[in-house]
Amino acid sequence: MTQAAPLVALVGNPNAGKSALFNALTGARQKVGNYPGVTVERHSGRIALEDGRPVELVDLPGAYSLDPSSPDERVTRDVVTGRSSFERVPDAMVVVVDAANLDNHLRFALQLIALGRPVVVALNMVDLAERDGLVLDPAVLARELGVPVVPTVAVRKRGLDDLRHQLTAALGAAPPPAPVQDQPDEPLSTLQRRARAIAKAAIVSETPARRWAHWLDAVALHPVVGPLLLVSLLFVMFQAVFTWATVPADMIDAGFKALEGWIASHAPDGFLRSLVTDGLIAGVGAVIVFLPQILILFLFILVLESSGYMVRAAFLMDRLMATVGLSGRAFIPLLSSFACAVPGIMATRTIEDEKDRLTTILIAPLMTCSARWPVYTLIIGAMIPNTPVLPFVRLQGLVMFGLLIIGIAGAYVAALVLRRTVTKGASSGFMMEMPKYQWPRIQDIAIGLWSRALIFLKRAGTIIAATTVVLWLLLSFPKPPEGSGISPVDYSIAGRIGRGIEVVVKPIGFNRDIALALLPAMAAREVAVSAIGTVYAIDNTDGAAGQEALSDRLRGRWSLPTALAFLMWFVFAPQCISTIAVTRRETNGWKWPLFMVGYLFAAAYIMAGITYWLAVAVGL
Ligand SMILES: Nc1nc2c(ncn2[C@@H]2O[C@H](COP(=O)(O)OP(=O)(O)OP(=O)(O)O)[C@@H](O)[C@H]2O)c(=O)[nH]1
Ligand SMILES: [Mg+2]
Repeated sequence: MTQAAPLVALVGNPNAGKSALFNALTGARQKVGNYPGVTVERHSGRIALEDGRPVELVDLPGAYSLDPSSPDERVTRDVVTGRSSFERVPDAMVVVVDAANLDNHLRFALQLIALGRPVVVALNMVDLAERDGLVLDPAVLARELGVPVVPTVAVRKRGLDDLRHQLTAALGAAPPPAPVQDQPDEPLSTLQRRARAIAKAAIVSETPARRWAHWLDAVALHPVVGPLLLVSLLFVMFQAVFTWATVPADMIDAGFKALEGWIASHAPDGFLRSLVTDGLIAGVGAVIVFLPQILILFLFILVLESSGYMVRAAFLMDRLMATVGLSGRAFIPLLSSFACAVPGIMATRTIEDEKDRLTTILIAPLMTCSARWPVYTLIIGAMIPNTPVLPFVRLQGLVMFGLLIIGIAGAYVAALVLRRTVTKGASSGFMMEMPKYQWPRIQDIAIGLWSRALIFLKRAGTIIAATTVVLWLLLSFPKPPEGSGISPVDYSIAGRIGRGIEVVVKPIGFNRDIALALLPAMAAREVAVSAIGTVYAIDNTDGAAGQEALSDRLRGRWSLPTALAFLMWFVFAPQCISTIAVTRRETNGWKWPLFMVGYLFAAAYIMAGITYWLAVAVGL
């Protein structure tokens, strides 16, 4: 019987550098196959030990632990625990860890060492660790782990001879391969604690910057402090949006008023003047006033993103998302949906599991996108008094924050229900690598803000301007007969359509103005604001009120329960043609976009109704 060459497996977390090490060791002598039954590639190759003996090296898929959450991880688990019917039990393992990310990678390494097979640890990427200001002592690591540790730089082929030397020694002492016993499971938290302690003990020197990063992570990722910090950051963001934006917003508003006044005094009264002042300027102006607020919102998002905090926030949310059967991968698309659901839905392509992905797409419109801001701000600014509630906390900001939370809670409930019904399936876990903390670069932030401003202004200049003009036409014609005393809006085509819609939305407390605004708002949510602006500009029968701000007119006409119901409607209603279109494209058909529109409208109707009746009942 010919003795087969010993089998050595390269194991470790994803991105530890296993494949780089495999390539460095085997060169061109590799074979690529497939593990049977799964689409996981099997890379193997021959290498020679120090004494010339050949061994077969196999590059296993990266895994985070011995609890598999994907077919890749299952292959790795089965091979190293001797459960694979296809692969022999490895005679030895080279456990590859990333030196710059040691505490995370040691967790899996500890599990692998506990299996009791001969192990050599490749402390890889020491070049990157040193660049980051971290020097580790391999000897201390070896003592703590109880196995040889070899520093390597796979991409520069450094440490390979040493690795071969240790492997030869490990294989020489190897007992004959035996099926590996299942270990009593050590809880993840204990493993994590041990990994962290060992990683800490191995540090020779660390720059203050790295120590800072570690300290920051200890706070930002703390199970109690972390979520509190996240909520506080979001809260400050909302308060800032309200307080900082008032001055520039007032200036923009004054600019449009001046323009309107100038046209009114220079152009002859008539069709064209009304189109420009009541239609275009009233409508588009009502939306552009929100540019400062949207830019402040994006300023916060960009800073949090480029500082490296966002992925930490995603990590915190991961646990929460797992409770509704979503993977942590869903967090980034959902987070982008706070700016706009369209890029958010496109970003779901990184989610491999189809059911996970579909659920994420279906709940993405519930994240408070920037198009809702003008609507929220207008209604809140007009109807909610800005009384201080706590030091630094005012009622308006609090209500805004509440709406955002309701959207998230709605998405949470929706995901919970969807995952148990239409998108039923097993959920897959996910872990993320933390990027470095860094100071955001001013240029990057400036460019980011500039491009958002352009997108917003372009929307205002195209979709919003067009729907506003169409609405103006529908609102202006036909004209009521002279001296009939009928309001021109009621007499117009739009007024008649509005009455039809009003029948449907009256039970949830909506008035005629809202009914009129809902139809054009299907194109884009913020059109609701310009639509209301246009309605009031045309309906302005007593000329004296012409210069009155939109918010003052709202205060006169809307009851508080109606305003609250309207806000609630906007949390849920799927009023955005672009989102529906991108959902159709990403799900290859009309089934899911129609489902999404249906369930969101139903939710909007029910939630707005409940809000209205509750508000009336408590006497608001
Ligand atoms: N600077 C540096 N880069 C490295 C080193 N080792 C690997 N890399 C790089 O790190 C990245 C990930 O390496 P891979 O070899 O693909 O990692 P892997 O462990 O095979 O990852 P999975 O197959 O996803 O589990 C690649 O871009 C490598 O070029 C190293 O020692 N130093
Ligand atoms: Mg690889």
